Amino acid sequence: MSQKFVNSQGTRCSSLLDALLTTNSRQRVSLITTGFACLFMAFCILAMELVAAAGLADRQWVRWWSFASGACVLISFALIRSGVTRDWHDPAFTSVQMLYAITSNAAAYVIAGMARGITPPILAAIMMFAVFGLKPKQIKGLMFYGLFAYGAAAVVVQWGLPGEPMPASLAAVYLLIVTMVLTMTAALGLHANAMRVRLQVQKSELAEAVQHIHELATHDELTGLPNRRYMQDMLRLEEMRARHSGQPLLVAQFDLDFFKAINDSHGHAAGDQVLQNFAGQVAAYVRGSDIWARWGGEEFVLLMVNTSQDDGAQLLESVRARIAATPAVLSSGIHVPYTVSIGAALLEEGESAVTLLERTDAALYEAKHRGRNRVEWARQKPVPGLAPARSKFSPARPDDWAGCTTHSSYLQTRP
Ligand SMILES: Nc1nc2c(ncn2[C@@H]2O[C@H](COP(=O)(O)OP(=O)(O)OP(=O)(O)O)[C@@H](O)[C@H]2O)c(=O)[nH]1
Repeated sequence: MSQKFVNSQGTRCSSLLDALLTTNSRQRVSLITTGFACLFMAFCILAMELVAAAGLADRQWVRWWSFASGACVLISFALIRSGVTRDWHDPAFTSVQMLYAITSNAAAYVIAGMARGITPPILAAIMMFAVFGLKPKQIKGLMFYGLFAYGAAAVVVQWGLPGEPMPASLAAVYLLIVTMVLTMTAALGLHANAMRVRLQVQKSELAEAVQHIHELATHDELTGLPNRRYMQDMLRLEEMRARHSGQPLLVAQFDLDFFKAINDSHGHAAGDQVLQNFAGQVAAYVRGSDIWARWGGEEFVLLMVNTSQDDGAQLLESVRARIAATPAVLSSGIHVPYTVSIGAALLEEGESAVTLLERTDAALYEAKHRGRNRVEWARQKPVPGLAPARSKFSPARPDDWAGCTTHSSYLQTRP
Protein backbone atom coordinates (compact mmCIF):
# COMPACT_ATOMS: atom_id res chain seq x y z
CA MET A 1 0.00 0.00 0.00
CA SER A 2 1.61 3.27 -1.05
CA GLN A 3 2.20 6.08 1.43
CA LYS A 4 0.14 8.37 -0.81
CA PHE A 5 -2.86 6.02 -0.55
CA VAL A 6 -2.51 5.78 3.22
CA ASN A 7 -2.32 9.58 3.49
CA SER A 8 -5.39 10.12 1.30
CA GLN A 9 -7.37 7.55 3.35
CA GLY A 10 -6.27 9.30 6.56
CA THR A 11 -7.37 12.69 5.22
CA ARG A 12 -10.73 11.29 4.09
CA CYS A 13 -11.27 9.66 7.49
CA SER A 14 -10.44 12.86 9.34
CA SER A 15 -12.79 14.95 7.14
CA LEU A 16 -15.54 12.38 7.73
CA LEU A 17 -14.99 12.69 11.48
CA ASP A 18 -15.01 16.48 11.19
CA ALA A 19 -18.32 16.30 9.30
CA LEU A 20 -19.85 14.02 11.93
CA LEU A 21 -18.34 15.48 15.10
CA THR A 22 -17.58 19.07 13.93
CA THR A 23 -14.29 20.86 14.57
CA ASN A 24 -15.55 22.77 17.61
CA SER A 25 -13.79 21.08 20.54
CA ARG A 26 -16.59 21.62 23.09
CA GLN A 27 -19.26 20.39 20.68
CA ARG A 28 -17.06 17.47 19.71
CA VAL A 29 -16.68 16.26 23.30
CA SER A 30 -20.49 16.39 23.77
CA LEU A 31 -21.03 14.51 20.50
CA ILE A 32 -18.53 11.81 21.44
CA THR A 33 -20.23 11.30 24.84
CA THR A 34 -23.66 11.18 23.22
CA GLY A 35 -22.25 8.88 20.53
CA PHE A 36 -21.32 6.45 23.31
CA ALA A 37 -24.83 6.82 24.73
CA CYS A 38 -26.24 5.93 21.26
CA LEU A 39 -24.01 2.86 21.07
CA PHE A 40 -25.01 1.87 24.57
CA MET A 41 -28.69 2.26 23.71
CA ALA A 42 -28.19 0.17 20.55
CA PHE A 43 -26.91 -2.70 22.74
CA CYS A 44 -29.88 -2.32 25.10
CA ILE A 45 -32.30 -2.36 22.17
CA LEU A 46 -30.62 -5.48 20.80
CA ALA A 47 -30.88 -7.16 24.21
CA MET A 48 -34.58 -6.29 24.51
CA GLU A 49 -35.27 -7.49 20.95
CA LEU A 50 -33.59 -10.80 21.80
CA VAL A 51 -35.71 -11.03 24.95
CA ALA A 52 -38.83 -10.44 22.81
CA ALA A 53 -37.64 -12.96 20.19
CA ALA A 54 -37.22 -15.52 22.95
CA GLY A 55 -40.88 -14.97 23.83
CA LEU A 56 -40.09 -13.58 27.29
CA ALA A 57 -41.54 -10.14 26.59
CA ASP A 58 -44.40 -8.70 24.56
CA ARG A 59 -43.06 -8.09 21.02
CA GLN A 60 -45.34 -5.10 20.41
CA TRP A 61 -44.30 -3.32 23.63
CA VAL A 62 -40.62 -3.98 23.03
CA ARG A 63 -40.93 -2.55 19.50
CA TRP A 64 -42.44 0.68 20.89
CA TRP A 65 -39.86 0.82 23.65
CA SER A 66 -36.99 0.35 21.14
CA PHE A 67 -38.41 3.05 18.87
CA ALA A 68 -38.90 5.59 21.69
CA SER A 69 -35.52 4.92 23.37
CA GLY A 70 -33.59 4.94 20.09
CA ALA A 71 -35.33 8.13 18.93
CA CYS A 72 -34.43 9.96 22.15
CA VAL A 73 -30.67 9.39 21.84
CA LEU A 74 -30.67 10.09 18.11
CA ILE A 75 -32.60 13.36 18.61
CA SER A 76 -30.10 14.32 21.34
CA PHE A 77 -27.20 13.66 18.98
CA ALA A 78 -28.88 15.68 16.20
CA LEU A 79 -29.59 18.59 18.57
CA ILE A 80 -25.97 18.76 19.72
CA ARG A 81 -24.66 18.32 16.15
CA SER A 82 -26.90 21.16 14.90
CA GLY A 83 -25.11 23.54 17.28
CA VAL A 84 -28.33 24.62 19.05
CA THR A 85 -26.88 23.55 22.41
CA ARG A 86 -23.36 24.84 21.78
CA ASP A 87 -23.70 27.81 24.11
CA TRP A 88 -25.59 25.97 26.83
CA HIS A 89 -23.90 25.52 30.18
CA ASP A 90 -23.76 21.77 29.44
CA PRO A 91 -24.01 21.36 25.65
CA ALA A 92 -24.64 17.59 26.08
CA PHE A 93 -27.53 18.29 28.54
CA THR A 94 -26.22 15.25 30.40
CA SER A 95 -28.74 15.31 33.25
CA VAL A 96 -31.68 15.37 30.78
CA GLN A 97 -30.14 12.49 28.81
CA MET A 98 -29.69 10.61 32.08
CA LEU A 99 -33.32 11.25 33.06
CA TYR A 100 -34.72 9.65 29.93
CA ALA A 101 -32.17 6.80 30.09
CA ILE A 102 -33.36 5.97 33.63
CA THR A 103 -36.99 6.30 32.52
CA SER A 104 -36.34 3.99 29.56
CA ASN A 105 -34.59 1.52 31.90
CA ALA A 106 -37.51 1.51 34.34
CA ALA A 107 -39.91 1.01 31.41
CA ALA A 108 -37.79 -1.96 30.27
CA TYR A 109 -38.17 -3.37 33.77
CA VAL A 110 -41.93 -3.27 33.28
CA ILE A 111 -42.02 -4.85 29.82
CA ALA A 112 -39.11 -7.32 30.04
CA GLY A 113 -41.26 -9.92 31.80
CA MET A 114 -39.24 -12.88 33.06
CA ALA A 115 -36.06 -11.20 31.79
CA ARG A 116 -36.42 -8.05 33.92
CA GLY A 117 -33.33 -9.13 35.88
CA ILE A 118 -31.19 -7.61 33.08
CA THR A 119 -32.28 -4.04 33.88
CA PRO A 120 -30.50 -3.33 37.23
CA PRO A 121 -26.99 -3.95 35.76
CA ILE A 122 -27.93 -1.70 32.83
CA LEU A 123 -29.05 0.92 35.36
CA ALA A 124 -25.60 0.72 36.98
CA ALA A 125 -23.99 1.31 33.58
CA ILE A 126 -26.29 4.30 32.95
CA MET A 127 -25.36 5.80 36.31
CA MET A 128 -21.67 5.52 35.37
CA PHE A 129 -22.26 8.31 32.86
CA ALA A 130 -23.16 10.54 35.81
CA VAL A 131 -19.79 9.91 37.48
CA PHE A 132 -18.11 12.06 34.86
CA GLY A 133 -19.43 15.53 34.43
CA LEU A 134 -22.42 15.92 36.76
CA LYS A 135 -22.53 18.08 39.86
CA PRO A 136 -23.24 16.55 43.31
CA LYS A 137 -26.75 18.03 43.34
CA GLN A 138 -27.55 16.50 39.95
CA ILE A 139 -26.14 13.10 40.98
CA LYS A 140 -28.31 13.05 44.12
CA GLY A 141 -31.31 14.19 42.08
CA LEU A 142 -30.79 11.33 39.61
CA MET A 143 -30.51 8.83 42.44
CA PHE A 144 -33.84 9.92 43.90
CA TYR A 145 -35.43 10.01 40.45
CA GLY A 146 -34.17 6.44 39.83
CA LEU A 147 -35.72 5.28 43.10
CA PHE A 148 -38.99 6.96 42.18
CA ALA A 149 -39.01 5.56 38.60
CA TYR A 150 -38.30 2.02 39.77
CA GLY A 151 -40.82 2.38 42.59
CA ALA A 152 -43.45 3.34 40.00
CA ALA A 153 -42.31 0.50 37.70
CA ALA A 154 -42.61 -2.01 40.56
CA VAL A 155 -46.17 -0.81 41.26
CA VAL A 156 -47.09 -1.26 37.59
CA VAL A 157 -45.50 -4.73 37.50
CA GLN A 158 -47.33 -5.83 40.66
CA TRP A 159 -50.71 -4.33 40.04
CA GLY A 160 -50.89 -2.86 36.54
CA LEU A 161 -50.07 -5.80 34.28
CA PRO A 162 -52.45 -8.51 33.17
CA GLY A 163 -51.77 -12.00 34.48
CA GLU A 164 -50.12 -13.29 37.60
CA PRO A 165 -48.10 -10.66 39.58
CA MET A 166 -44.47 -11.35 40.45
CA PRO A 167 -43.93 -12.96 43.86
CA ALA A 168 -43.71 -10.11 46.40
CA SER A 169 -40.38 -11.40 47.79
CA LEU A 170 -38.81 -11.36 44.30
CA ALA A 171 -40.13 -7.83 43.68
CA ALA A 172 -38.58 -6.77 47.00
CA VAL A 173 -35.23 -8.31 45.99
CA TYR A 174 -35.29 -6.38 42.70
CA LEU A 175 -36.04 -3.15 44.52
CA LEU A 176 -33.26 -3.84 46.99
CA ILE A 177 -30.76 -4.39 44.18
CA VAL A 178 -31.91 -1.28 42.37
CA THR A 179 -31.58 0.77 45.59
CA MET A 180 -28.09 -0.61 46.10
CA VAL A 181 -27.09 0.15 42.50
CA LEU A 182 -28.39 3.72 42.72
CA THR A 183 -26.84 4.54 46.11
CA MET A 184 -23.47 2.96 45.30
CA THR A 185 -23.13 4.63 41.91
CA ALA A 186 -24.27 7.96 43.38
CA ALA A 187 -21.68 7.61 46.17
CA LEU A 188 -19.02 6.81 43.56
CA GLY A 189 -20.10 9.82 41.51
CA LEU A 190 -19.91 12.11 44.54
CA HIS A 191 -16.46 10.78 45.42
CA ALA A 192 -15.21 11.27 41.84
CA ASN A 193 -16.66 14.78 41.92
CA ALA A 194 -14.87 15.64 45.17
CA MET A 195 -11.61 14.34 43.69
CA ARG A 196 -12.13 16.44 40.59
CA VAL A 197 -12.71 19.55 42.69
CA ARG A 198 -9.59 18.78 44.75
CA LEU A 199 -7.55 18.36 41.58
CA GLN A 200 -8.83 21.65 40.22
CA VAL A 201 -7.88 23.43 43.45
CA GLN A 202 -4.41 21.84 43.37
CA LYS A 203 -4.02 22.83 39.73
CA SER A 204 -4.85 26.45 40.40
CA GLU A 205 -2.61 26.47 43.50
CA LEU A 206 0.21 25.08 41.36
CA ALA A 207 -0.37 27.73 38.70
CA GLU A 208 -0.27 30.41 41.41
CA ALA A 209 2.95 28.98 42.85
CA VAL A 210 4.58 28.93 39.41
CA GLN A 211 3.48 32.53 38.88
CA HIS A 212 4.90 33.47 42.29
CA ILE A 213 8.22 31.72 41.57
CA HIS A 214 8.41 33.50 38.22
CA GLU A 215 7.70 36.80 39.98
CA LEU A 216 10.44 36.12 42.54
CA ALA A 217 12.89 35.13 39.81
CA THR A 218 12.31 38.26 37.76
CA HIS A 219 11.40 40.92 40.33
CA ASP A 220 13.02 42.68 43.22
CA GLU A 221 11.18 42.14 46.48
CA LEU A 222 11.94 45.51 48.08
CA THR A 223 10.84 47.80 45.25
CA GLY A 224 8.66 45.44 43.19
CA LEU A 225 10.63 46.44 40.09
CA PRO A 226 12.02 43.95 37.57
CA ASN A 227 15.40 42.70 38.72
CA ARG A 228 18.82 42.51 37.16
CA ARG A 229 18.25 39.09 35.53
CA TYR A 230 15.06 40.32 33.86
CA MET A 231 16.73 43.52 32.72
CA GLN A 232 19.64 41.61 31.21
CA ASP A 233 17.22 39.49 29.15
CA MET A 234 15.32 42.59 28.07
CA LEU A 235 18.50 44.41 27.15
CA ARG A 236 19.52 41.59 24.82
CA LEU A 237 16.04 41.43 23.35
CA GLU A 238 15.67 45.18 22.84
CA GLU A 239 19.17 45.43 21.42
CA MET A 240 18.20 42.86 18.76
CA ARG A 241 14.91 44.62 18.10
CA ALA A 242 16.58 48.00 17.76
CA ARG A 243 19.14 46.49 15.38
CA HIS A 244 16.36 45.16 13.16
CA SER A 245 14.02 48.13 13.37
CA GLY A 246 16.70 50.81 13.34
CA GLN A 247 14.89 52.63 16.15
CA PRO A 248 16.98 54.35 18.82
CA LEU A 249 17.53 52.57 22.13
CA LEU A 250 18.65 54.39 25.25
CA VAL A 251 20.00 52.97 28.46
CA ALA A 252 20.60 54.90 31.67
CA GLN A 253 22.17 53.76 34.92
CA PHE A 254 21.22 55.43 38.18
CA ASP A 255 23.11 55.40 41.44
CA LEU A 256 22.00 57.15 44.61
CA ASP A 257 24.62 59.54 45.95
CA PHE A 258 26.18 58.98 49.36
CA PHE A 259 23.67 56.31 50.11
CA LYS A 260 25.91 54.75 52.73
CA ALA A 261 25.63 57.99 54.69
CA ILE A 262 21.81 57.73 54.61
CA ASN A 263 22.02 54.19 55.97
CA ASP A 264 24.52 55.25 58.59
CA SER A 265 22.49 58.25 59.79
CA HIS A 266 18.94 56.86 59.62
CA GLY A 267 19.41 53.09 59.68
CA HIS A 268 19.10 50.36 57.08
CA ALA A 269 15.28 50.26 57.23
CA ALA A 270 15.18 53.99 56.44
CA GLY A 271 17.59 53.33 53.55
CA ASP A 272 15.13 50.74 52.25
CA GLN A 273 12.35 53.31 52.32
CA VAL A 274 14.50 55.77 50.38
CA LEU A 275 15.11 53.09 47.76
CA GLN A 276 11.36 52.43 47.52
CA ASN A 277 10.68 56.15 47.28
CA PHE A 278 13.24 56.52 44.50
CA ALA A 279 11.90 53.51 42.55
CA GLY A 280 8.37 54.93 42.74
CA GLN A 281 9.38 58.49 41.80
CA VAL A 282 11.19 57.38 38.64
CA ALA A 283 8.42 54.90 37.75
CA ALA A 284 6.09 57.89 37.34
CA TYR A 285 8.27 59.07 34.42
CA VAL A 286 8.55 55.73 32.70
CA ARG A 287 6.39 54.83 29.68
CA GLY A 288 4.73 51.44 29.31
CA SER A 289 7.23 50.39 26.65
CA ASP A 290 10.28 51.26 28.81
CA ILE A 291 11.78 49.00 31.41
CA TRP A 292 12.72 50.30 34.82
CA ALA A 293 14.64 47.84 36.95
CA ARG A 294 16.65 47.57 40.13
CA TRP A 295 20.11 46.41 39.19
CA GLY A 296 21.19 45.73 42.78
CA GLY A 297 21.88 47.71 45.97
CA GLU A 298 21.28 51.40 45.30
CA GLU A 299 21.78 50.96 41.56
CA PHE A 300 19.01 51.05 38.94
CA VAL A 301 18.77 50.81 35.15
CA LEU A 302 16.26 52.39 32.78
CA LEU A 303 15.85 51.08 29.24
CA MET A 304 14.04 53.44 26.87
CA VAL A 305 12.90 52.01 23.56
CA ASN A 306 12.40 54.10 20.46
CA THR A 307 13.62 57.22 22.25
CA SER A 308 15.84 59.89 20.73
CA GLN A 309 18.81 61.19 22.69
CA ASP A 310 17.15 64.60 23.06
CA ASP A 311 13.97 63.14 24.51
CA GLY A 312 15.98 60.84 26.76
CA ALA A 313 18.16 63.70 27.96
CA GLN A 314 15.11 65.77 28.79
CA LEU A 315 13.52 62.95 30.74
CA LEU A 316 16.68 62.07 32.66
CA GLU A 317 17.27 65.69 33.58
CA SER A 318 13.69 65.99 34.82
CA VAL A 319 14.13 62.86 36.92
CA ARG A 320 17.41 64.09 38.38
CA ALA A 321 15.93 67.49 39.25
CA ARG A 322 12.79 65.96 40.68
CA ILE A 323 14.74 63.62 42.97
CA ALA A 324 16.99 66.44 44.14
CA ALA A 325 13.96 68.62 44.93
CA THR A 326 11.83 65.97 46.64
CA PRO A 327 13.09 64.43 49.86
CA ALA A 328 11.92 60.94 50.72
CA VAL A 329 9.43 61.01 53.59
CA LEU A 330 10.09 58.11 55.95
CA SER A 331 7.32 56.31 57.83
CA SER A 332 8.60 58.12 60.95
CA GLY A 333 7.80 61.44 59.21
CA ILE A 334 11.47 62.37 58.80
CA HIS A 335 12.36 63.97 55.46
CA VAL A 336 15.52 62.59 53.85
CA PRO A 337 16.87 64.66 50.98
CA TYR A 338 18.98 62.72 48.48
CA THR A 339 20.30 62.97 44.95
CA VAL A 340 21.07 60.63 42.10
CA SER A 341 23.85 60.37 39.52
CA ILE A 342 23.00 59.12 36.06
CA GLY A 343 25.08 57.71 33.23
CA ALA A 344 23.37 57.30 29.85
CA ALA A 345 24.17 56.04 26.38
CA LEU A 346 22.48 55.60 23.03
CA LEU A 347 22.91 52.22 21.30
CA GLU A 348 25.28 52.63 18.39
CA GLU A 349 25.26 50.71 15.13
CA GLY A 350 26.60 47.20 15.56
CA GLU A 351 26.97 47.65 19.29
CA SER A 352 26.07 44.86 21.71
CA ALA A 353 24.01 45.24 24.88
CA VAL A 354 27.14 44.44 26.90
CA THR A 355 29.12 47.29 25.42
CA LEU A 356 26.20 49.66 25.68
CA LEU A 357 25.88 48.95 29.37
CA GLU A 358 29.60 49.31 29.83
CA ARG A 359 29.46 52.76 28.29
CA THR A 360 26.60 53.86 30.57
CA ASP A 361 28.58 52.48 33.48
CA ALA A 362 31.58 54.57 32.53
CA ALA A 363 29.35 57.62 32.08
CA LEU A 364 27.93 57.04 35.55
CA TYR A 365 31.43 56.87 36.95
CA GLU A 366 32.12 60.18 35.31
CA ALA A 367 28.95 61.68 36.83
CA LYS A 368 30.16 60.61 40.26
CA HIS A 369 33.62 61.88 39.53
CA ARG A 370 32.33 65.28 38.43
CA GLY A 371 30.49 65.92 41.65
CA ARG A 372 27.34 63.67 41.59
CA ASN A 373 23.70 64.80 41.16
CA ARG A 374 24.17 65.03 37.40
CA VAL A 375 23.56 63.27 34.10
CA GLU A 376 26.52 62.24 31.96
CA TRP A 377 26.36 60.86 28.43
CA ALA A 378 28.71 58.35 26.90
CA ARG A 379 29.63 59.19 23.34
CA GLN A 380 31.33 56.55 21.37
CA LYS A 381 31.80 52.83 21.06
CA PRO A 382 34.77 51.13 22.75
CA VAL A 383 38.10 51.47 21.05
CA PRO A 384 40.00 48.17 21.03
CA GLY A 385 43.24 48.39 22.97
CA LEU A 386 42.18 51.19 25.33
CA ALA A 387 42.41 50.55 29.04
CA PRO A 388 39.08 49.72 30.72
CA ALA A 389 37.25 52.56 32.36
CA ARG A 390 36.95 52.68 36.11
CA SER A 391 33.52 51.61 37.07
CA LYS A 392 31.11 52.71 39.78
CA PHE A 393 29.47 49.32 39.56
CA SER A 394 30.31 46.47 37.33
CA PRO A 395 27.64 45.24 34.93
CA ALA A 396 30.21 43.06 33.30
CA ARG A 397 30.42 40.40 35.94
CA PRO A 398 31.86 37.34 34.20
CA ASP A 399 28.90 35.12 35.04
CA ASP A 400 26.41 37.68 33.76
CA TRP A 401 27.93 38.72 30.49
CA ALA A 402 30.20 35.99 29.23
CA GLY A 403 32.50 36.96 26.39
CA CYS A 404 32.70 40.66 27.18
CA THR A 405 36.20 41.93 26.38
CA THR A 406 35.54 45.53 25.39
CA HIS A 407 36.87 48.53 27.29
CA SER A 408 35.10 51.76 27.89
CA SER A 409 36.78 55.07 28.34
CA TYR A 410 34.98 57.35 25.98
CA LEU A 411 32.90 59.90 27.71
CA GLN A 412 31.54 63.19 26.77
CA THR A 413 29.51 65.48 28.95
CA ARG A 414 26.38 66.60 27.22
CA PRO A 415 26.46 70.31 26.56
N1 LIG B 1 19.18 50.15 53.08
C1 LIG B 1 19.76 49.48 52.11
N2 LIG B 1 21.05 49.75 51.82
C2 LIG B 1 21.63 49.08 50.82
C3 LIG B 1 20.95 48.12 50.08
N3 LIG B 1 21.81 47.63 49.15
C4 LIG B 1 22.97 48.26 49.30
N4 LIG B 1 22.89 49.15 50.33
C5 LIG B 1 23.89 50.04 50.84
O1 LIG B 1 24.19 51.00 49.88
C6 LIG B 1 25.47 51.55 50.25
C7 LIG B 1 26.25 51.83 48.99
O2 LIG B 1 27.38 52.53 49.38
P1 LIG B 1 28.53 52.93 48.43
O3 LIG B 1 28.69 51.89 47.35
O4 LIG B 1 29.74 53.23 49.26
O5 LIG B 1 28.03 54.20 47.69
P2 LIG B 1 27.45 55.57 48.24
O6 LIG B 1 27.56 55.71 49.72
O7 LIG B 1 26.09 55.68 47.69
O8 LIG B 1 28.40 56.61 47.60
P3 LIG B 1 28.46 57.06 46.08
O9 LIG B 1 27.75 56.03 45.28
O10 LIG B 1 29.91 57.10 45.74
O11 LIG B 1 27.81 58.38 45.99
C8 LIG B 1 26.13 50.51 51.15
O12 LIG B 1 26.19 51.06 52.46
C9 LIG B 1 25.18 49.34 51.14
O13 LIG B 1 25.13 48.69 52.38
C10 LIG B 1 19.59 47.86 50.40
O14 LIG B 1 18.90 47.03 49.81
N5 LIG B 1 19.04 48.56 51.42
